[in-house]
Amino acid sequence: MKTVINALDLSKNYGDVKAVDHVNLHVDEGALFGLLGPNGSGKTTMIKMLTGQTRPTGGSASVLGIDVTQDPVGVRARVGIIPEQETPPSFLTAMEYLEFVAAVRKIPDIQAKADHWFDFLDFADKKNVLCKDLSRGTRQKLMFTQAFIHEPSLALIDEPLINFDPIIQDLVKDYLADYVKHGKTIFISTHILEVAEEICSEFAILHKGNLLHTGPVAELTGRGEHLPSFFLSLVRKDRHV
Ligand SMILES: Nc1ncnc2c1ncn2[C@@H]1O[C@H](COP(=O)(O)OP(=O)(O)OP(=O)(O)O)[C@@H](O)[C@H]1O
Repeated sequence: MKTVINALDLSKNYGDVKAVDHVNLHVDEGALFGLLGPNGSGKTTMIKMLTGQTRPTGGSASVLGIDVTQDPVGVRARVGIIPEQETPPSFLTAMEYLEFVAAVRKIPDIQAKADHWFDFLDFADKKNVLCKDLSRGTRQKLMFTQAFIHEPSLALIDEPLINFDPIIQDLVKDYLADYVKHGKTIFISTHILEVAEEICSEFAILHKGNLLHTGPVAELTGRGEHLPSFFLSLVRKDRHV
């Protein structure tokens, strides 16, 4: 099995804060990998390092075989990314933003592809509306679209379901689960443990920048445990160490 993400002793310090502390993490092709952890545990920092948005202060990581420190632009060109709390540019319409992304990523047939996504996520009536006038959920639909419209072999998403209504959440969950069946890989961070248990094949738990656990979800559920209770007991125990 091909490794698509390989982090070795990966670390990021912000001054005295060890946001990510010597993390070793491997993600195989075809995984739907969930990174879980309490607030401030380092999930967003991990995603930022893996997508070349912030430089590690120690260790190394390769994504799709590309070193994230040596070629961050190359990594970003190859993957789909939805950063945490990111919104599209206020001064472009939804369609203009997708045209902009298509120009940067050299995506052909953008009109037809965009129309497919406008229909799929049910926001065709908003395609000519300025992004500043879109609701938060619709902006997230647009961010989701820009990450997947070129069908990247790897997508990294910070909180994929945030701001979506229950109907779109359901649609997106199914989409993600289906996406990895075709040999592609998804790396998500989430606080919604029930969803992680439902759709992820593998998961890791970060706490205070340290990796407390990594392994297949099926290993846990196979012995009758559930991810939410496993997460809570592990993190609570670690808080008292
Ligand atoms: N740019 C920054 N400058 C200084 N400290 C930062 C910066 N970004 C993150 N941190 C710190 O690094 C630690 C990890 O933050 P990070 O955002 O990665 O956590 P997280 O797990 O994504 O949290 P949440 O679940 O709350 O979004 C926190 O202590 C945070 O305050």
